[in-house]
Amino acid sequence: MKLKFTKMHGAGNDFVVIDAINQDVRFTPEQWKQLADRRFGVGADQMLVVEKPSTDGVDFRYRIYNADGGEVEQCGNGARAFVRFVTEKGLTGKRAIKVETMSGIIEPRLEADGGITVDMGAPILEPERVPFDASGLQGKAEGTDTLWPLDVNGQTTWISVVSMGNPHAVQVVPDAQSAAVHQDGPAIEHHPRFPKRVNAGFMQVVDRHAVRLRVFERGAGETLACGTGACAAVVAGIRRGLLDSPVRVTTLGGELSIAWAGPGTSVMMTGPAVSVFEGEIEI
Ligand SMILES: N[C@H](CCC[C@H](N)C(=O)O)C(=O)O
Repeated sequence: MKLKFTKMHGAGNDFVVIDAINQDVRFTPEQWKQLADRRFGVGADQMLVVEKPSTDGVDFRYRIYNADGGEVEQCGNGARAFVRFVTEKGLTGKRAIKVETMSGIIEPRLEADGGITVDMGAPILEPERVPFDASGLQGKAEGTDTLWPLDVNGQTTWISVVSMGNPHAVQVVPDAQSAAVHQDGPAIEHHPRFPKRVNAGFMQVVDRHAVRLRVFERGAGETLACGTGACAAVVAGIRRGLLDSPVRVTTLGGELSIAWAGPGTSVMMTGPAVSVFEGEIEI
């Protein structure tokens, strides 16, 4: 089929965005992987697929596929690109949009100044729901968080575990730029204590309201930014007593602003979303 798409990014985390309301989109994991391929396809970290909702009172459903072809629960930068897409395409006249994802309903909002804020819902903090297998491990309390000792390439790495609908393992590093993202990221992503694999965050605390963050993403490798990763890192930093809301998150691809008022409340994320080009591809 000839597939129409829009290439977009949120702070450098790049996407192929597809209107599946006006196109019949049913691809295999291999086809999603081909679309994401930066040589044989369009190239992207994730594919975002906009559909009619299956729930009353919701405006859209949107599905997320990683570059490895697997469908996943949530994408923070993708939620902002989704809002930019549906408003630019005239698929809605609303500025506050309720969208259904595999992990629940989120509420992105197009601000008057063109920025986009997303209510990402409340973080999931129980290890078994991340999911993370903590059996046999002796965690250590820091603030209201529990750090877990993970054996990563023969070294013990102390991590926080948080779910934003998708799983995150966050560690604090002295310097994000020199962090062992490419050596340790894959070992953490595929660690057996994460039955659904995991996104691995490397956070440098700059001050109580600013961090630098790199993320080795599940199913995509290191991306220039990870929205849910920024949310998870800020939640972990606040719980560890290292950060105060709001927090400016500087990523390789741009800045995100994350606010969180504590357990049971939503994480609010604000950041950019840019359309780069329109295209068609035979797939
Ligand atoms: N790699 C993630 C999905 C994309 C998340 C990221 N691009 C974001 O902006 O949140 C996962 O497998 O859970």
